[in-house]
Amino acid sequence: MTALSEIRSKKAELRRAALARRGTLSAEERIEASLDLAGRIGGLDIPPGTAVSAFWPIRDEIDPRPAMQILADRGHALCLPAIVDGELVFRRLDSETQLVQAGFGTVEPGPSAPVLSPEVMLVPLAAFDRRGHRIGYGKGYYDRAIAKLRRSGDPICIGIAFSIQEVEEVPFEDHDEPLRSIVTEGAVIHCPE
Ligand SMILES: Nc1nc2c(c(=O)[nH]1)N(C=O)[C@@H](CNc1ccc(C(=O)N[C@@H](CCC(=O)O)C(=O)O)cc1)CN2
Ligand SMILES: Nc1ncnc2c1ncn2[C@@H]1O[C@H](COP(=O)(O)OP(=O)(O)OP(=O)(O)O)[C@@H](O)[C@H]1O
Repeated sequence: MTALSEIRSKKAELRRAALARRGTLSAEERIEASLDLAGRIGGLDIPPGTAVSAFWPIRDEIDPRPAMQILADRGHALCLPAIVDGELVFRRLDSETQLVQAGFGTVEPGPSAPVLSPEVMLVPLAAFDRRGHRIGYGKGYYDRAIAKLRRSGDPICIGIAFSIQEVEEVPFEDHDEPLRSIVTEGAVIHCPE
């Protein structure tokens, strides 16, 4: 096996195992955790007035919506990812936004929603480690979107997940975009720069 294919298969195995652990949580545990997560996100020092990207949960992901409500109540503009020509763009989410079905069971704001550049990103993930390295669903959408936003700014990337998704070490590749912090139902983890 080459070094690269070894990293790939290690990531695939960590992804599979973390998603399987996530799948053992009951609906009640997921709701409780999502409310605790919201409390922790509400306690972060998010710069006032910044646009924040979040995500609309699929499968058994942690539900960021209680946290999103807190941020919206504080005046943050919210946006959600939409896939356009194989890339993520972030479209505004407010009470008027029409959500449309997208691939992979996701929904996204339709094309009439304005595009925003998030300054703070709540990033979904399958597995994470304490250094801020993450594994997503393996398509590289977030890594590419974060890399693009970094060319014109310095987005604050906050991974959000259940604590059960933590692993000892995520193998790191050059294209992986590290997180500044990770928030779970149980902790705020500050990652080394
Ligand atoms: N809630 C949520 N929304 C999100 C993400 C996420 O992780 N969570 N994304 C994070 O990136 C983006 C969507 N990511 C995707 C990741 C993989 C595939 C994918 O594997 N598609 C397969 C079909 C798989 C299936 O339907 O089971 C394919 O294209 O062949 C599609 C979208 C944007 N929205
Ligand atoms: N900045 C980038 N430019 C070009 N290709 C990239 C970039 N980032 C990731 N990729 C490609 O995306 C693919 C998936 O990468 P990886 O396995 O790290 O995804 P992931 O972290 O699970 O996904 P995501 O970032 O969507 O959550 C890889 O083949 C990688 O080469």
